[in-house]
Amino acid sequence: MAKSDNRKRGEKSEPPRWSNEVVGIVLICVGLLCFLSVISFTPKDLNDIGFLRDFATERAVGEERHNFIGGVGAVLGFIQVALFGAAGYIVPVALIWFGVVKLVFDGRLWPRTMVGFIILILSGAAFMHALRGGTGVDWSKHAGGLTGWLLGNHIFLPLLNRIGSLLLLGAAYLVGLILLTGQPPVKFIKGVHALILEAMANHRERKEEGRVAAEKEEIRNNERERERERRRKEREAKSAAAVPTPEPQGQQELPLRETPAPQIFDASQRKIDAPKPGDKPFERKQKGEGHLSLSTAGFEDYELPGFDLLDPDTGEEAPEANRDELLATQRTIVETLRAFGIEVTPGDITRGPTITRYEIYPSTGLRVSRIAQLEADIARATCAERINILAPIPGKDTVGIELANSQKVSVPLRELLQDPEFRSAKKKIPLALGKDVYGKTVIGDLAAMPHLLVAGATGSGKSVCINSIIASMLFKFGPDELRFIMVDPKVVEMQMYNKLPHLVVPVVTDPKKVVAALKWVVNEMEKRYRVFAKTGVRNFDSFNHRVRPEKPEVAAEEEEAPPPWNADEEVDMDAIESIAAALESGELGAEAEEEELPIEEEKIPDRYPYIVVLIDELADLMQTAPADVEMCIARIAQKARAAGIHLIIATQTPRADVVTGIIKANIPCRIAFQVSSQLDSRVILDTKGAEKLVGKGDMLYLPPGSAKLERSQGAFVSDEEVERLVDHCAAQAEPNFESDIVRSIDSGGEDGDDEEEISPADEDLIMKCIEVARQEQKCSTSLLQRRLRLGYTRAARMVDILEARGVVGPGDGAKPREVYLK
Ligand SMILES: Nc1ncnc2c1ncn2[C@@H]1O[C@H](COP(=O)(O)OP(=O)(O)OP(=O)(O)O)[C@@H](O)[C@H]1O
Repeated sequence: MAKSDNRKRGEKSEPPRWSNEVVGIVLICVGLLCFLSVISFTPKDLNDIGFLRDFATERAVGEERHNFIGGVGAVLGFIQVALFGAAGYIVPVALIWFGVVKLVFDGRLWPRTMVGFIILILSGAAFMHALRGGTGVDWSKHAGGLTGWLLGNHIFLPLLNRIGSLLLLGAAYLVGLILLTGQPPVKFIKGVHALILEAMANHRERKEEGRVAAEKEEIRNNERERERERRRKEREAKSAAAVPTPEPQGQQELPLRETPAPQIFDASQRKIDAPKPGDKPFERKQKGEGHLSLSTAGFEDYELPGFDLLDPDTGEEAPEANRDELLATQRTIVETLRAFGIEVTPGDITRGPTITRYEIYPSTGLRVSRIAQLEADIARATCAERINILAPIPGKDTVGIELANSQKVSVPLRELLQDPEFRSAKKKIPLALGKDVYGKTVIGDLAAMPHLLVAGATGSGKSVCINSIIASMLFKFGPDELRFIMVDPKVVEMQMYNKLPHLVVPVVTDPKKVVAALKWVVNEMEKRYRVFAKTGVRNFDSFNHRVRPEKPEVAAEEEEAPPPWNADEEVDMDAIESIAAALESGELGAEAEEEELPIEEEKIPDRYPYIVVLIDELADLMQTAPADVEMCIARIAQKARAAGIHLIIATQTPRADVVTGIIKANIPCRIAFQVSSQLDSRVILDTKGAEKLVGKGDMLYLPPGSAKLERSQGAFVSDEEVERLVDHCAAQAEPNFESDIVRSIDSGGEDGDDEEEISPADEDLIMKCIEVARQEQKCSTSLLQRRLRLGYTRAARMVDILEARGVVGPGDGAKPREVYLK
């Protein structure tokens, strides 16, 4: 019923799938029969077929029938050849193609295909006739058959002659081919060509893989053979040692050892004895010691702190390493790697305070990166909390697998301070940083660094590290030898240091005042350089150790001189006053270029103390005044080393907008504590690794002038120890804050007038000046006068503003100023 309804509406129902398949199979089968018939057709076979005997050619007596399909094949072949000649091959090929279309594709034979087939076969037959020539029907297999004769002889040749017919029929043949296959012949040929090439390439690749696998197998076999041989010789050597046998004559053959026998080191144990009561890491230089007497005069009785201020060793030894446990973990590592087809030989095991390093020797020809790729699998097999793979360990031929210890051992600051390296005179400002995995103390030298960046996530051990660094300095230097400027926008971290006599100004907590403090440091640096130039010395050390000219009258003055730091500052009072005034008016350092600085009038101090600027939490400052802070830090970092000024910057926000490229480029020495991502690690160290640290003092230290990261456990100093230390220092001297500097910094913090005074017209001019400075890469009042046709006063003011904004450097006599903007 439904069927008849459909027909009524003229809708064609889809042929069922099975009918397509049946038709497809039948067509392919008939096509194959026709194909075999035509390819094996010979007129000789027609001798057996009565009604076609006229077309037969002679056959030798007893000659077998040729056609693959027998008599029927002979008839089928004859029909195709007689009708279409050489184009008769097209019939079976087209039938097979139609069958495939029915069976595999959508099952419909498009009119286009049928038209293509007809054009193809007719043009093919006529073409062959035109090619062979002749006026009668040529029944041979290589001609055009009856169709070719009809079309060629009666239509094409009379109309177009031979060449015209061949051209037109050839074109028609190609068109028929396109319609039949739906593919342009060139594309079709290209596709077939590409397929053949791909098949050949695959074949070659398979052959190559087979060869490489065979080579690898051979290498593995050789290695196994060598390993067996080594073990056999070791066994022999052992049994020879156990049962004494007469020594053979001549030289004895030693067992071949490719890798040294593995050893276990326990570097977590403390080896240093408790100090004697009253012992100190450093003794104060004797008072009245030659030319240093002036600056030590006020602190003659200042005593450096002793070990007593630090917690005594509780006697609690770190638990001894469990050999069996370590060996079992090593076996697990080796077996896990072996399960993944990586052959390794076990090496040394070193147990450090926080981590244990298992070394392995990779077999010859093994890419070490393959071991690194199995990090997650080794972590799973060893049930490790965190794992780090050093492939290879820098400077060694082994790969290191570092696993966190279940029981961590802290490294007390006292232990590091007792180390001879800390007391060594080679380190000018020794910093007790920690202890590496081999138990070696890590002692830095701030004078060599000369600036340090400490970064890590919150709770990773940064503050403890900063405390140990400060403590290290307090143990060596009195307030006359080293001064601190502490910047603590978080307010809580550094409050305990407010009593320290070493402070130049109270701990700066207001981010707005930090820029003024940093500018003061820049000025102090510039002032020191001018004094060095005047005294003919090159740096801080040679200045403090220079041979003083004998000046009896000065010596007489010294008798009545106030305490040394004050004396120094009194000497600098003019400069400080100018800084204070400059800070108030927002023109810090502006006078330097235009006026020849009155160095003659500036009294040269006997010696300068080191200045260490500590910034705890750079991120807060970078939020307040990023350009100013960045520029000041860059200026200090670039030039301050020789002036005895050093920077230590800490941050818990290791982002690229906090630790900027400029800051990083100027602070090559870094300490990274645990961070949350590889990205953070790259910001601090320019490489990954810090994300694999285990926290609580586990750190990576990048020493100055080295690309080799040192993993170590940071020194631990408790808040109580720091408090005792600060109390000791504070009890001997009052903090002697320089009121002028404090005032100048305070005014710098509230200062914003300079910006208010600048009108929009001025702002345009400033932009032009910046452009000139950027193009010329130098800046001076006369240059701006010339290039922008300004009067002297206006040009000088512009230079001041550019300096205040950190675009150009301070003035240096008649020389043009340096341009920081590249
Ligand atoms: N070197 C160390 N040895 C042993 N334990 C440590 C060490 N450093 C830090 N710790 C432990 O980690 C805790 C956190 O350390 P710390 O306060 O220094 O972290 P932080 O990075 O400064 O964090 P925040 O930025 O929040 O102040 C400490 O209380 C201490 O218990």
